[in-house]
Amino acid sequence: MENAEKRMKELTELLTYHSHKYYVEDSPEISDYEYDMLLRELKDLEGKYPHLKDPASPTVRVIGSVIEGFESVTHEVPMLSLNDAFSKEEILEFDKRVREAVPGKIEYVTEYKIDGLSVSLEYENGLFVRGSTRGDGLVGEDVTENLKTVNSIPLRLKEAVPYLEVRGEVFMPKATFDKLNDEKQAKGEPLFANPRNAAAGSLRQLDSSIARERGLDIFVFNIQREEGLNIATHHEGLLKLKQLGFKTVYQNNVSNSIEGAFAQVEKIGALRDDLPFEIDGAVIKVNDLRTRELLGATSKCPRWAVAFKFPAETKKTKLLDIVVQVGRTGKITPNAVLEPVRVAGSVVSRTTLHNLDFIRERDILIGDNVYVRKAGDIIPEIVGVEKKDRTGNEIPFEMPAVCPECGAPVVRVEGEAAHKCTGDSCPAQLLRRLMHFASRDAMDIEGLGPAILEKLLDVGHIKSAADLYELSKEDIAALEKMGDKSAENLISAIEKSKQNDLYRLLFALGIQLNGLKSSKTIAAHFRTMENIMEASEEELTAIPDIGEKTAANICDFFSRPENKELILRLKALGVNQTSFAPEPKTDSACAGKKFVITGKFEGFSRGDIVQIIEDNGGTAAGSVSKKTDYVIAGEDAGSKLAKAQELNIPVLTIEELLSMTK
Ligand SMILES: NC(=O)c1ccc[n+]([C@@H]2O[C@H](COP(=O)([O-])OP(=O)(O)OC[C@H]3O[C@@H](n4cnc5c(N)ncnc54)[C@H](O)[C@@H]3O)[C@@H](O)[C@H]2O)c1
Ligand SMILES: [Zn+2]
Repeated sequence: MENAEKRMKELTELLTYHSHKYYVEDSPEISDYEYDMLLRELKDLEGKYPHLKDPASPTVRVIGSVIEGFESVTHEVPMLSLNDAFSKEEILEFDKRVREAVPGKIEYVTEYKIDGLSVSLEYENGLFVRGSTRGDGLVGEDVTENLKTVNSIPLRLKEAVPYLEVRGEVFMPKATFDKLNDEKQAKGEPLFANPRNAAAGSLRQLDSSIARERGLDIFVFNIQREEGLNIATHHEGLLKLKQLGFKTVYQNNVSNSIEGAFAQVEKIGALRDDLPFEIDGAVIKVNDLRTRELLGATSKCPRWAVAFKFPAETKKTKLLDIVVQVGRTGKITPNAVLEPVRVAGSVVSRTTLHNLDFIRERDILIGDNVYVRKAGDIIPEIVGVEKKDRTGNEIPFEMPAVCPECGAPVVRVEGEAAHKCTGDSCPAQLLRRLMHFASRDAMDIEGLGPAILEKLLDVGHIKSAADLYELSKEDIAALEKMGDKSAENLISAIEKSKQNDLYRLLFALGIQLNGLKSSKTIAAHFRTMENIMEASEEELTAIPDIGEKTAANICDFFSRPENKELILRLKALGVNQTSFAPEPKTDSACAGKKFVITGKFEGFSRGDIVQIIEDNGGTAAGSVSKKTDYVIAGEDAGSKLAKAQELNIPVLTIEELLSMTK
């Protein structure tokens, strides 16, 4: 039970985190299926331990949010979510619940469950007056202006109905989505995970001209409130909406039994791939509106509808070829060229195969039929081979003996799975090195994406990172598709990067194993590039968290004349080579000492104490060893304290630590 409580807390936290990613940032990290399974687990636990249920649990509340910048709209009729089902049994249970509550004849309507985002549209005397997002179901965002850019939303109805509020799903058609992501890719911008996120991201733009460009569409699926229509069934309502000028989710089916409704669900499932828009399931709804009223709703979902959700997709396709790509550090990565196939929202035609071992272990041959899935709905991967389909014409992949880009020999790095190009001036390596150099965590040169770098390399303007700082506005403006304004912006972004902290430059050099974190630590410690270049392996490994391999790579990098020259040129061109991090104090009694923290401290978090130690030139480690100089012990100190006593290491209180810093 203690475990159940812990797991419930954990699930609530996880669900809250992923909801934020999904609804607020429009960039999910896990698949919807995975999300639904977590929610399901929480629901089950709440069923078993009702007294542990949080009144604001994600299972009872429609989750969503309102972002700043839009007016909020209170929904007179709450915009609820739907109960979901993942099997036929669950659909039958839904039917049983309905029949128990309302005896007599029940009719069902089955519809596509459009994978977009829910909006409400309000009309007064036939005129579109307001449109809003669902938000948390009770309060949403006023996105009227953006909705006006959706061509299939009528601004004036065919009849001047006194009052009408309808609900629909705004979505981005598959083809529009593919085009948008292609454009984003060409510009080197991050891609949308799927059409739903693209639609949500587009509709929630404060600048409605962006929404206009995005080619959004809508299916209307419900009448929320009306005056003057006099409608008895859902089916009738959809027909009326169609007459009034709406694009509806109407599929012209009414079933007398749940079996009939489920047959429609299966029909929709079979159509799924061929539809020009994404659906994530099918919705079964009670047709009669009076019956709906009798059934009512929970705080989260109506009792008169259920959504059958389709499982995460795995698709079979043909592996046409395996081609290799040369990375920034010369690493040669085999990539699968696939017969294009649509998986979980986007067309996949390439996936990485990582290295030769990966291919051999899975026994993947060129010409095989393979199964493709998207990890977390985002990154495509090959999950298996259909060996039954083999014809005998499949061929094994071999690593090329020489680099396809520069012709230098390819070698397998000892002790690693990777193959590498040995050519120092390999153009493929150069492009990727420069992409890394300009990237956000490195020199952060906005606008210097792969497309422009490639052009600059093509015309021979740049051969190294230093050349970037000698480009003129004219050089850039002369490139194909570059205007004066963008050239100017790029030049000022390059200029701005000269003022970066030293750690960015160190990271931008792309020394293997030297990540962002170690770059920060090394830069803060050595203060100038000159010092780093002169540092020995011993001096580098003496810094906490810098491993031997990283240190060796750094020394090796700076021992090469071409790299020394690059640094000197960058310096001459005005690129900053000093650290802006606060200087560690060396006159404090903490300087150079190793500390271990254990227990709880009133008024100080662990992070606070680490900061105090580091600001005073000491370091904090996780476990007690002979090398530890002091252990700082608070309340409830455990095994670390015992270990310190065993090793005769001085134990300090927080007050004693503070007095050492004076
Ligand atoms: N991947 C993640 O990290 C993550 C995080 C949070 C939520 N999610 C996903 O979001 C969804 C939960 O959101 P939800 O509460 O909106 O539930 P839902 O998407 O499962 O179902 C309700 C929605 O379906 C829509 N819908 C589409 N066609 C419809 C039709 N014909 N009739 C009625 N409604 C129709 C409505 O807009 C309604 O809001 C789940 O699919 C979940 O997996 C994913
Ligand atoms: Zn090469």
